[in-house]
Amino acid sequence: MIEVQQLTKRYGSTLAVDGLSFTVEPGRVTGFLGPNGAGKSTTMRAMIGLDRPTSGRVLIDGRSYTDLRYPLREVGALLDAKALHGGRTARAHLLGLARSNRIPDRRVDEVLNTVGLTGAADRRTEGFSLGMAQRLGVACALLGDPPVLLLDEPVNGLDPEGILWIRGLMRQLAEEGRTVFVSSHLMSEMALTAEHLIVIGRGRLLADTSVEQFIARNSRAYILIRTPEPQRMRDVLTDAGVHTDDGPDGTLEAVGTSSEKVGELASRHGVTIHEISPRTASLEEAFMQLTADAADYRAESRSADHG
Ligand SMILES: Nc1ncnc2c1ncn2[C@@H]1O[C@H](COP(=O)(O)OP(=O)(O)OP(=O)(O)O)[C@@H](O)[C@H]1O
Repeated sequence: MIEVQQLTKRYGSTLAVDGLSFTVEPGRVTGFLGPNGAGKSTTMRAMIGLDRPTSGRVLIDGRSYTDLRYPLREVGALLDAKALHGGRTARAHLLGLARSNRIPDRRVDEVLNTVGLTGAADRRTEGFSLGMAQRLGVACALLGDPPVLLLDEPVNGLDPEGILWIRGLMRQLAEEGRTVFVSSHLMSEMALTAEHLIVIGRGRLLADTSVEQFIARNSRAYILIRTPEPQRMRDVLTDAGVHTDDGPDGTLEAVGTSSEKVGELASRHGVTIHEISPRTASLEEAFMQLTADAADYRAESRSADHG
């Protein structure tokens, strides 16, 4: 379990994280979402002692990271995949980490196999693609067989097969009872992987909810109607007890009905129709809506800083 308690981090005049509190439970994948600059990386760095909080704290299974004797055996983290020593081979890199954390050497081959890098184990990491570096980063995180995993944008740089692989791996790690905390700035990606969501904006908590609840609350289904007679169509629908909203470009959006019913009503009343199609507002749109204020504020304050 990870407990973030009133975490605040200030860099000079920038308040990167602002009194953030939430808990990440074991046994499920928790997605950590927020627009660029929301404070996700800062929060994750604070979790593993790379950033000292200005105030507040983070506990990993009840203890502060700096109190952990063999940290890699407690928390595995993939934060910046490109932060590798280029001169070393993948195997040497993992062996160094294993030995300093009293992890048996045989784990190195196990994790190389898990991430699909056995064939590249003796190559120097400076020649690694971003996708390979990402896989090596995951191998480092898994090395100590830790109960808690932190992954910052793990999908970055992976090809479609790699993306499917990492989604499956995260789910498997959660099923094994581990705490899996993964950041992304894409809601659509998290909807496919995570069970629970923590959403932040401007360093503050915006939502702490199950993915299911987020979808139920935010996915709006409606029938899009394009007609040269919108007012007549609206009256026909209203008389039939169907609620309509105005859509973009003079379209109508009928809620709580079906394409068939809209089509039949239009036909019965002789309304000309150019299009009737069922639509669902995307989760990405819902996420943008939720974080819009935070994103706007950043854009404004940045341009203000620059004069
Ligand atoms: N080392 C640093 N020094 C100064 N400011 C920093 C530093 N690290 C982060 N910041 C600032 O803190 C804020 C939060 O950044 P952070 O990288 O945590 O956000 P993020 O949600 O991870 O964003 P992204 O999705 O772009 O990675 C930003 O305004 C950023 O410019």
